[in-house]
Amino acid sequence: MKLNDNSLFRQQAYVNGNWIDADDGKTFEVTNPATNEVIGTVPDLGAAETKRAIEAANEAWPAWRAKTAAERSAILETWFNLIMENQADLAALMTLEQGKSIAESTGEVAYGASFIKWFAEECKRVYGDTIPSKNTDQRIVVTKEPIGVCAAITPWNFPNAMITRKAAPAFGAGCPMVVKPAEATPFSALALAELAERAGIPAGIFSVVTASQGKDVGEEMTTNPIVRKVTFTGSTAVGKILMKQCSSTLKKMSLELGGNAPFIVFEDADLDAAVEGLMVSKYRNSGQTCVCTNRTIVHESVYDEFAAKLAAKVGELKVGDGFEEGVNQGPLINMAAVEKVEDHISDAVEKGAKVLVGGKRHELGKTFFEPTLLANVTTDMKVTYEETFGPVAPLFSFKTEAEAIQMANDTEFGLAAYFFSRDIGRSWRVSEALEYGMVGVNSGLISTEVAPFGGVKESGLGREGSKFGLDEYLETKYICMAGVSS
Ligand SMILES: NC(=O)C1=CN([C@@H]2O[C@H](COP(=O)(O)OP(=O)(O)OC[C@H]3O[C@@H](n4cnc5c(N)ncnc54)[C@H](O)[C@@H]3O)[C@@H](O)[C@H]2O)C=CC1
Ligand SMILES: O=C(O)[C@H](O)CS(=O)(=O)O
Repeated sequence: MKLNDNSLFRQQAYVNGNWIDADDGKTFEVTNPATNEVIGTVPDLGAAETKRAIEAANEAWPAWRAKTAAERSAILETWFNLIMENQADLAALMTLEQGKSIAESTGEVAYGASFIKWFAEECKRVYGDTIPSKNTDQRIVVTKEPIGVCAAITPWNFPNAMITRKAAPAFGAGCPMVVKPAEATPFSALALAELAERAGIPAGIFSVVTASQGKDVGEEMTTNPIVRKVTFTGSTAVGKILMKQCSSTLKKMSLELGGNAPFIVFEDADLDAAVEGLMVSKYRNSGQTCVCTNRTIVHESVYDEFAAKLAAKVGELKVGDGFEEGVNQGPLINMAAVEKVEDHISDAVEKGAKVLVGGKRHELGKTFFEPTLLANVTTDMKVTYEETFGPVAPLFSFKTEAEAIQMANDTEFGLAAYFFSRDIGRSWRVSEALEYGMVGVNSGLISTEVAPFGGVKESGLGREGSKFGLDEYLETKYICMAGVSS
């Protein structure tokens, strides 16, 4: 491992301001998905260590919430500056452990930092209300207060931004947070902790508990009565487990879960723009994002032209080690991901789909996979209703606007949706008809810290980023002040 600052490569967990090993000394290996080489090891913590981290957070909370918003904001600004000063090292760690191209890793570090910058500003604008009382003897005031000790469980696909998107509003609101990163990508989280400590985030306010599986740590986080809020980004299946576990102490939750994004190309679309939009929406992070297009639905009159244009662009994608110049398609995170992609492709082909580009494991071996484009896809195929989470673009066709909307909404998910049209009336009609938390019109890349990110139906609860993201870490208090009359 060669970084500009090697102290950012941490192989211990970070609990209550201390770098620690597991109580039983156990560790687990973290490998580079591009080479299968072991990058390093981290401690395999369990419920006992997690309990201590939660208790330390509770001890540290009063002093942190007593700081003014301006004081917390200044510390977040320092954390932001340190992250950007160390962007190259943080990106290198991410490409090593997650596999995405160094360009995408560098972009994610900046994206993750943008949440810290955003909430450093937003946290100074936590306003309340005064409400005219019906009683002259009373005054009514509404205040917003930090919810308390928070716990976060995050995924491997955005190992930096999915932490800062939670920690920044929590810290800004005056809350501590204990984070369990994905077992595949702990080093990005530990580097964030190192820089948080340097920025002045006090011991106990930010802890990172590493574990080879989420169950034990998750059970402690979701059942410990000290924890007031659990925020999770990951699969819908795990989100449901956590929600059940949180019910015993009725914790507030944010859930950013799975998706099944439709991408509709209407007959009046700018086809070149639609191809560009699909390339970024589908193949970003080798198709491993929750907002990746999962189903491309093209009007029959432009289907062949769109498919030909898209096939040409998909064929230009370069697969390889994320550190290699020009590579924009890294490896998938593990063999299970490869097997799911293969299952979706074989199921579609068996049922009549045609492979226009790719379709099989890449000649580089390991978890590298050919960017794939499928035509003649029909709704009886798995790719219709399961999230592929890989570099496969299935093309469906439709005849009418109503049919396209029906196809797009025919899923239990509701995270992101996209469509391309140059008709203003259609743009409003379709935007309003789509049952999704986020809609991209003539754009395939809509994620930003300034807008509310989140889904409806089984894609989750709550919103992250934007002014709405702070509310997830605040409670509303109504104060009735009586005895005012002399
Ligand atoms: N809505 C969103 O913003 C995002 C959603 N996702 C979704 O996540 C999935 C892929 O990411 P994965 O990491 O494979 O998801 P995953 O749900 O398997 O794992 C996510 C995290 O949950 C932990 N975990 C797993 N089982 C657990 C349990 N029983 N108790 C506590 N923690 C547990 C894992 O260790 C990891 O840290 C896809 O479905 C994708 O759509 C991923 C990123 C963003
Ligand atoms: O993990 C994800 O899929 C991210 O939420 C997607 S994004 O915010 O980078 O678009």
